[in-house]
Parts: sequence; C-alpha cells; structure tokens
Amino acid sequence: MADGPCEICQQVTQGTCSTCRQVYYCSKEHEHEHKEIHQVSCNPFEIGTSKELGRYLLATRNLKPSDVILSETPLVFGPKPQQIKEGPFPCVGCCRILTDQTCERCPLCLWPVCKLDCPGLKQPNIHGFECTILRLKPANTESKSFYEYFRFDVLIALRALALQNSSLKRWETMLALEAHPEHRGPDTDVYKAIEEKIKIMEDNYLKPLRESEKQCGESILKDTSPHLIHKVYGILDVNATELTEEIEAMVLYPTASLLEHNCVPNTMQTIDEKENFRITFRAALPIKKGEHITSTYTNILWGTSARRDHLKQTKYFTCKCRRCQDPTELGTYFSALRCLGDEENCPCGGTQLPVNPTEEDCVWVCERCKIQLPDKEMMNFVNHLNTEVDRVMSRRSKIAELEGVLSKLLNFLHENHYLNYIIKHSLVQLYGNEGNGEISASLLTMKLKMCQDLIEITRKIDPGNARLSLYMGVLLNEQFIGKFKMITRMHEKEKKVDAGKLQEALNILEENKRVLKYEINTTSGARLFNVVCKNEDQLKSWIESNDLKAYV
Ligand SMILES: C[S@@+](CC[C@H](N)C(=O)[O-])C[C@H]1O[C@@H](n2cnc3c(N)ncnc32)[C@H](O)[C@@H]1O
Repeated sequence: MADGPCEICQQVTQGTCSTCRQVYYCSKEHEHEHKEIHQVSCNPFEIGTSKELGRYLLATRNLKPSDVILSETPLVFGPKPQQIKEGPFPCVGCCRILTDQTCERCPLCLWPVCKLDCPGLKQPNIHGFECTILRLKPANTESKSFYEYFRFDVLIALRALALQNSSLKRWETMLALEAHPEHRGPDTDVYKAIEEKIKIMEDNYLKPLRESEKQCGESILKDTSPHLIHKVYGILDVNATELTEEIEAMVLYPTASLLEHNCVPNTMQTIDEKENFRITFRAALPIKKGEHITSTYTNILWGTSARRDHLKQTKYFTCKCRRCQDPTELGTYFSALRCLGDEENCPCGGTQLPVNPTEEDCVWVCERCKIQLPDKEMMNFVNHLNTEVDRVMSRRSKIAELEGVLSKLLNFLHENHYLNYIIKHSLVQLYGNEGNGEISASLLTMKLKMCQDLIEITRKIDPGNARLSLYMGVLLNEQFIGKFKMITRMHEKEKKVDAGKLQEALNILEENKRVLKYEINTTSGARLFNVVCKNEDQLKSWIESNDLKAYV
C-alpha cells in the first residue's frame, strides 16, 4: 500500500492495521485507540501455519452466512498457462473467447484482440507491459501457424515476471506462494512442458528483449532465469483461480491463494469482471471464531476418488475432509456402486462402498454380501461409464437417449451416484419441455420426485450453496414449474386450490432468489434469476386473476 493518513491524527504514514493492512495508523497507540470502531470492518481472519497445510486462514470472530471475509484485486490476470492447439483463443486484452482468426489485432504487437479499444490493452498489468516485449518478434515467425506463433500460454508468465519491475511488494507476495517444486522435478511431465514454454519464451521474446535492453541501456525484466520461470508456473498451477464463462483466464490473488481446500467449503466466491476481476469471499455457512476458512479447488460434483486424484495431481495433497473420509459422502452415496459380484458370486443387490476412501488403493466392500473389489478395478469401470456420460452430455441429447443411458447406469451405480446426478439434472429440465410441452400427470410426478431427490443431495454436499448455487437454482426452478403446473391443473379440473401447495410454490421462489443472490453478476446466473422473477410474476398474476389472494 502507498502512504495514507492515520485514522486518528491524519498524519501521512506507511503504517497500517496489523490485521487487514487496509487502514493507516501512524503508531500502535493510534491503532489501539481506533480498535473498537475499526473491528467492525477489519478483516475477520488471521493467517495460521501448520506443517500439513502450510499457511491457511482462520476466523478471528464468529461469522454468519453472507458476511464478507475478504475482497481483493488480482496480482496477475492472463490467458491460461495450457497451450492452445486449436479452437477458440483469448483476446490478449480481456481474455474474452474469440473464434475468428481474422479478428482485430493490437495495433502495436499485432496479437489478436476482441476490439481495438479493449480496456486491457493499455493496462500495464495486463497487456500494456507485455506488448512492448511481444513487439520484438523474431524475423522468421511468419512461417508459423496461428497457434504456433500465438503462444497464449506464455503470456501469463510474462505478466507475472513483470511484477518484479512494477511492484516489489506484490512480486514478493507472489514469490511467497506455494509452488511445490518437490513435485515438479526434471523427471515429471509438467517440468518437460514448462521447459518447452521456456524455450518459446527465450527464442521469441527474452533473447530479443536482452538485445533491446543492451541497445537502450535499460533493464526491462531483471530476472528471467529458467529456475524462476519454473517457480512462476508452479505458483500459477497451485494457486490461480480459473475463469471459464465467456472469459477463459487464470487469475492469481494474494490472500485468497491462502485459503485451504475443503470438499464442503464454508465460503462462496464472486468475481466482478467490471471491477478488475475483484474477488470477494463471503461466509456460506456459519463460521465460528478459530475455525479454518475454506474454499474448494476441485469439482464438488465429482465423487471422492475423482476429487482425490484431481487434487493429488494438480495440488499435490490428499484431502482428509469429513466428506472425503466418509464412505457414504455425508449420506449421499454419491460414489456408491451397486454390488458387482465377482467370479464366484453373483451381484447381490447390495451397495458397494470404499472402506478408506482417502487411500489410493482402498478396497470396496459390498455392505450386504461383503465381497471385496480393488479401487483400481472400480475406478476403471466408473471411468468407462463416465466416458459414455460425457459423450451424451456433450451434445444436445433428447429425453429418450438420456433415459437410455440412465437405465444402463442404474444397473451398476447407486441411484444417487454422481454420474446419475448429472443425467437426472438434465432430464428434469427436459421433462415438460420436449415436444408440445404438455407433460402427463405421471411424468410430472416423476419430474417432481427427481427434483426433490437431487435437491436433497445438493443440500448435503453443498449445504451453504457455496459452489452449486446455479445447479440448485435450476432444480428449484424446475420444482417450482412442476408444482405450479399441478396447482393450475387441479384448479382447472376441480375448481379448488390447496393453500399449502400454493404457499410451498411461493416459498420455492423465495428460496431460489436467496440461492441466486450472488450469481446475478454471471451471465447464466442473471438469466436464471430473470426466469425466477418472471415465474413469480406469473404465479402472482394467476393468483390475482383467479381471486385467490385469500389463500396466501
Ligand atoms: C493454494 S495453496 C494454499 C496456501 C498454501 N498453504 C501456502 O502456504 O501458500 C494450496 C496448497 O496448500 C496446501 N493445502 C491446501 N488445502 C489443503 C488441505 N485440505 N490438506 C492438505 N494440504 C492443503 C497444499 O500444499 C496445496 O498445494
């Protein structure tokens, strides 16, 4: 932080609040004097350290859902560090996804942009600085293909390296983040992939940069050693947050990077694109003073084995949270299989669960007949089914096709298995929307039962709507549509209304508005929120036009 006026005496000082570092105090005495007023807005966390976790955040006061925990702008923002070989590519100004290779170009370095006045082009921490380096392209590059020439995956490393010149404090903050070099040594694939990026950077940009530095006698980037570039990519891989909707980018935050992982996170995050990708973490669940504040680094709609492998491969640890340790995943049976039997025994109809799910080679035991199968065998089988699910989900499959896959999956997987969850989540949106939109009474009952089952699972794996608010929003919306349809049908047929059911429908709408409250800044969140509001208008005008106000 630059200098600022002390909250008590207004004397300009560099001293800041020892907890949040956001407010200025010229002395410990003045910090103490202001404590009672400032503690209301001061960061509600401190940084702890442990051998197992490294640094982590813990609450310094009790927090209730929606309380803001931290809000900050990025250290580094840029295209993802994975090489793009075909398909969509990012604008170098804002990382918005582009598909047309004949798009506009930055007038100075000629890299692809969404529009000539893209705001990121001039910002020094986005394209502004790197543009001076990209302009120094070597002569023979014209012969290369689009994706060979435009190596978007090296831009974020250049932007990170630029911090050493623009802000020493931010540079040091970044270098203090975990990079896990012990897991990224010369014999690993990730090391080899980064060596290739280093070669590209060296040949295309760093060599010409050093020539240019020699000519002008000015140092533009101080340290560009391969060792440092490996560390930068390690920091990005372990800590950065991925943006995926319309904008494909990686964003590295200074304090948010310290949040520890939990598969049942107690915080939710929002990222505000309009405010320089500011990230805000709020409590999703009540957090008691002294409790760890957690986020999630993986997809909580995956089963334990898939989450465990993903975390191990990308973040280099094994999660031991309560969901990971519980074979039933909080009573959801989200990874459970039906008994598969073995060479000697036929499937008995029981449920097969992992005994120690956090262990890589754990055994799976049938609760009923006790036959055991190794983890590897179970996972190969689930991966095989997963490929089939990915295939139907990647295209606009119709009800019949999804139901076909679901009925096959139900032979092998528990009805609540995460692959079944994905298929059912699509089905509930299609029931009543395919064909002429008229839904039979039996299908309507089935749709509502499926919605209720999925809502219950979602509440268990994400009790604070920390990550699944959009999934939950869709389910509540479909549940509302189904219930409203039942109410209107009953009214048309029997000229009567069940007041309890009417109130239930209104409650679902209210709950959905709460669930989607922090999603409205995203395109899909805003769209769904609008649908919920329109449904509410429709229900209210139906109540009014049928003179049913007395029922609610
Ligand atoms: C994004 S960083 C978090 C900050 C890091 N602890 C530090 O000191 O810089 C992610 C790393 O923290 C550690 N970590 C985070 N959550 C963990 C957990 N639940 N169990 C074990 N290690 C964890 C792992 O080393 C992981 O690679």
